[in-house]
Amino acid sequence: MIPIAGTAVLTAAQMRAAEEKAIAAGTGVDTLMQRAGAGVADAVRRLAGVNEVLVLCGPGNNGGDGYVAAARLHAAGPSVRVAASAEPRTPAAIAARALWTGAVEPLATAAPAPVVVDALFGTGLSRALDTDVSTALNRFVSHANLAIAVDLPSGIATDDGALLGDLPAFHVTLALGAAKPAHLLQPSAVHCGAVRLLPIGVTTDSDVRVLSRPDLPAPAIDAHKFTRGMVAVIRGRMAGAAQLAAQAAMHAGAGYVEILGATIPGAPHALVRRRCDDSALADPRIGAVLIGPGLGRDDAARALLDQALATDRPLVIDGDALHLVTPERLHGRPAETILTPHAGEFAALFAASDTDKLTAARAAATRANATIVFKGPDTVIAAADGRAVLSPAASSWLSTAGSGDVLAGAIAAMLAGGGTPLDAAAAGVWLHGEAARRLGPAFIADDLAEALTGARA
Ligand SMILES: NC(=O)C1=CN([C@@H]2O[C@H](COP(=O)(O)OP(=O)(O)OC[C@H]3O[C@@H](n4cnc5c(N)ncnc54)[C@H](OP(=O)(O)O)[C@@H]3O)[C@@H](O)[C@H]2O)[C@@H](O)CC1
Ligand SMILES: [K+]
Repeated sequence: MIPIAGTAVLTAAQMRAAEEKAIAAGTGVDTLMQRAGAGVADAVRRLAGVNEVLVLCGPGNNGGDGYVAAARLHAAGPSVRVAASAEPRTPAAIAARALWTGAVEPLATAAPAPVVVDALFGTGLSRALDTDVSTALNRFVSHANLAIAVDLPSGIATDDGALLGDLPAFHVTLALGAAKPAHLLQPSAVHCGAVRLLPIGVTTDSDVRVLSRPDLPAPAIDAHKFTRGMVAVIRGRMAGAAQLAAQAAMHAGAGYVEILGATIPGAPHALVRRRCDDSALADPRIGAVLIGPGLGRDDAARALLDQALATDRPLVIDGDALHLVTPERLHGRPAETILTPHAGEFAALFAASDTDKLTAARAAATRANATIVFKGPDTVIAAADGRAVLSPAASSWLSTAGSGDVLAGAIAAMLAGGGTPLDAAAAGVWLHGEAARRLGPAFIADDLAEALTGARA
């Protein structure tokens, strides 16, 4: 049972392909199911202690995992009961069912237990849950002190995170072999609770991974302020937003941060002020230009955006600027571009899409030839080459004014510090979430910017 941070994220089809590769290489599906069931039993035993466990088994291989786990739990000591929604249908699940020598109770009438293990449906869910199944599932979970889902909570669509039924929320989800998009995307992620990975010896390759703590070493012994990263923040109509982003860049570790345009009283002495003109933007020492926080959407804002797009420096585009730019204008840029839209800005920039957030972000990144940070409770970071990083939900207290400005500043600092735009964006998202976690409830964006220093520690 290991954390999912940094691990590969596989769709249902990719997981099946990985399983088939393992089978072709000589590891049978029964062996994989034994590994999965043993891992589940071990995790449940550790989490459940001496409490009675009720294992719910479905007709497919997810149910097969449940029977294996129940048999192993029984052998290890805890009191275990099994309830099933249907007879097992796959050969592996039928073989696993034979391992369980106790009674199999009907789902509708089984009594609840303090610990419930949901092995009804996993990656093979193909349609909405029947009402009697979802009613029973809700009844068991509401009576349990601990609800554990095997692979996925039953009723969740593996690839897009949609809810195919009225689902309860689980405390723990044990992802088998690899994390799936539904463990990270909303609305499903919130139903998974804490997600832990149970490796089952299947090789899992993917262009998509889970966000993890970035490697952010202290500056080299011979570092100076410009080698640590220089960030230029373009000030627009609302100076406070640009200043907040600039302060975030400083606290995230940039060595030199300048604001292009006037500062406002109270700006840190370390924040350098410069006129915003072409020569300032052509400074070869600049590692990242940031435009958007508090920019406005008037003609003056458009003129500033034109200047920013013309620079050959790496560029972060946030906030108002996302309403003024088009994906096509970014294509010919001579340097990297990172866009940081929330859902509204994403829709304005790329038009509404009915695909899931991961697919939409990847398509947008390719279309704009840029790295996209599609923000929200399930932030998706996508690069133009198809790679993507999924962020587990960060603090909901990040829903505060200026939070996005701080994130943009943190990402600009990471971009200026070197590394690929995907890694820089991921590092910024991680720092932002970690700063929020450290602050606890009801912080303001100014606190968040300062807390980036501690988050780096
Ligand atoms: N990948 C790996 O490496 C390994 C995977 N393993 C495990 O296998 C799981 C995937 O197994 P799986 O493919 O058998 O699918 P699963 O989720 O058990 O359900 C399919 C069954 O449910 C049925 N059904 C579907 N929706 C329904 C609904 N709404 N209401 C009612 N019925 C519904 C569906 O019927 P059908 O759609 O065919 O009519 C079919 O009979 C995976 O999550 C993991 O736990 C490990 O054992 C080993 C290694
Ligand atoms: K399940």
